[in-house]
Amino acid sequence: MTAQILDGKATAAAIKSDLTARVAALKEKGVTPGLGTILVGDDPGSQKYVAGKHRDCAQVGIASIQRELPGTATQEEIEAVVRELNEDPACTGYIVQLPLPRGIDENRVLELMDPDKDADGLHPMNLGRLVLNEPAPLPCTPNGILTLLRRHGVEIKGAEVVVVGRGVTIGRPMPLLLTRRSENATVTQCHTGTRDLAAHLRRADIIIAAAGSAHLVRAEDVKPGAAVLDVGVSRSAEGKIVGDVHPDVAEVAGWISPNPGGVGPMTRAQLLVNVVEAAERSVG
Ligand SMILES: Nc1nc2c(c(=O)[nH]1)N[C@@H](CN(C=O)c1ccc(C(=O)N[C@@H](CCC(=O)O)C(=O)O)cc1)CN2
Repeated sequence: MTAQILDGKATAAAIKSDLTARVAALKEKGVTPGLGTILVGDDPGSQKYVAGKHRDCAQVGIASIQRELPGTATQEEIEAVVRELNEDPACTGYIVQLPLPRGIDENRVLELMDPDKDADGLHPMNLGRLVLNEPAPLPCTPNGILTLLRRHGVEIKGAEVVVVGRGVTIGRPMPLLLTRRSENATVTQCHTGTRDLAAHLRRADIIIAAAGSAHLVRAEDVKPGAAVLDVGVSRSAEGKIVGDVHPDVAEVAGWISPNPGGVGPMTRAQLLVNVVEAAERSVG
């Protein structure tokens, strides 16, 4: 069997096309959504992701506000920029690009953000709202994954889903989204402490691999017909992306997300959705 492609690039393009019209409607009402980004340090991956976010903004008509600090920036210097964007009326939503350099207290920075301007859904208040099933901006990668599955007609309701990884941007929030009544999936979360990962993977209808461990998911551990989402990013010696999913999995799976071209573009599209939805809420 050759798996069907969960095409993140095309799906993100369709979402952006819809957002372009919504941004134009907002501008007619006198509201210009503005996305701010705070990038600290010179990690080439983070620089690329942030540049992509601003390219997307330009495509749909969202204004861009970019703040960059050197890798030597102190906690206080980063927090000063957070306070500045909290106060800036042109910035209707913003993100702090993660990870922050070693030695910076990431949680303290996130907590300082105005939760109403949190475009990533990673402020503790918004994660709490998600736990309590209250309206909140949803974390971009998990929500992007759900949108990708839905738009390709993959059944989520009742599915056995295995999430591999427990990081703050994907692994932690992903089960919260999947177990809402609207999704009704059954979730197993695996991590470095999981004793027999293969045994869990073999039972899964949907695998979400977000461990950052190259080729962790192998063809022999995937149930025929399963949907497999590759979120992991490791780099080869030549700097090319190597995902968490071995290429042979495409021979067994029913659906597979390419990497690049799968979940990454959906993360960026979902960020724009959060910015536009917040601006729409502000005009009622
Ligand atoms: N504040 C946040 N930080 C981070 C998040 C996040 O959601 N919020 N997620 C990741 C990185 N990320 C978003 O910031 C991200 C990752 C990947 C892509 C993307 O478009 N990838 C392309 C490939 C790009 C390449 O060639 O390197 C793809 O998959 O096709 C966008 C955003 C960690 N930090």
